[in-house]
Amino acid sequence: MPVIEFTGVEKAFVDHRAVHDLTFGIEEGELVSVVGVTGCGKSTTFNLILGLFPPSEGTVRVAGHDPYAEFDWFRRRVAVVFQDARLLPWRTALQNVCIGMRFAGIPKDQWQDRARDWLARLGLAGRENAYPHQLSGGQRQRVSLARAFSVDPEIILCDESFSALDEITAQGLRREFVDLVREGGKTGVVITHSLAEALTLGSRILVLRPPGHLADDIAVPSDPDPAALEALRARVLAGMTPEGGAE
Ligand SMILES: Nc1ncnc2c1ncn2[C@@H]1O[C@H](COP(=O)(O)OP(=O)(O)OP(=O)(O)O)[C@@H](O)[C@H]1O
Repeated sequence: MPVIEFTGVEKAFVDHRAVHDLTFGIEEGELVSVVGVTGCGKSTTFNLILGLFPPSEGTVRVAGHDPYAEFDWFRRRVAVVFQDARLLPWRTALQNVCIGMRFAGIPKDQWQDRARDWLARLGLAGRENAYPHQLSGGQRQRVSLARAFSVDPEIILCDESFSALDEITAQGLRREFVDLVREGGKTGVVITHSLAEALTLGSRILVLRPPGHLADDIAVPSDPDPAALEALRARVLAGMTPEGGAE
């Protein structure tokens, strides 16, 4: 059974349809990119996975549960990393990581050790007591990743998490993220505007087309040669544009 499953999902806001007849499944342990033009419904899809609101029609299931109706059940199971690190400026790196565990309901006596461990794994040993303004953008995003991984979620959602960083920093962090997801046996779903990121990050690309409809579902081979990569790129772009795609 897929760990994330959308069946005939519709989501309307007042008179605006953000997601339309969206059906897909993501298996446990998959690392999937979600691409599509701005406003095509990517964040709405994420918010449905997070249970922030219910679908207007259809069903959303995460690990067999309804994320909206059983919101509390999900607190520890799904973590999100956003484009900006969203750290509390008056808290240290260590405290910011601990806050995630507090909201996830992890026993307090575990916070410090787990936070130190994850900060170290993300290359921030020795910077535990730094405040966000004392860290670079890349380091702040590392804290944000440590906060997400420290609750040991089953699913990690990334919403443009690497796009505010320079390409070199983003590449390094992306690689580390992929390793951590795979080592931990987690399921990862990553919204990205970068085709290069989508083509190198995971094993599958979901292409959304407005209004929130699945235009294509593309398997990415592990080590595509340049010609295959170019063909994949063209296919993703075709899926994103209204007149093209493999629907
Ligand atoms: N709470 C809301 N109320 C009304 N309309 C909304 C709401 N949230 C999203 N929308 C609309 O739904 C559509 C899809 O928005 P969404 O944020 O999911 O797109 P997106 O693909 O994530 O866009 P971007 O790539 O620019 O972040 C847009 O037209 C947006 O204006």
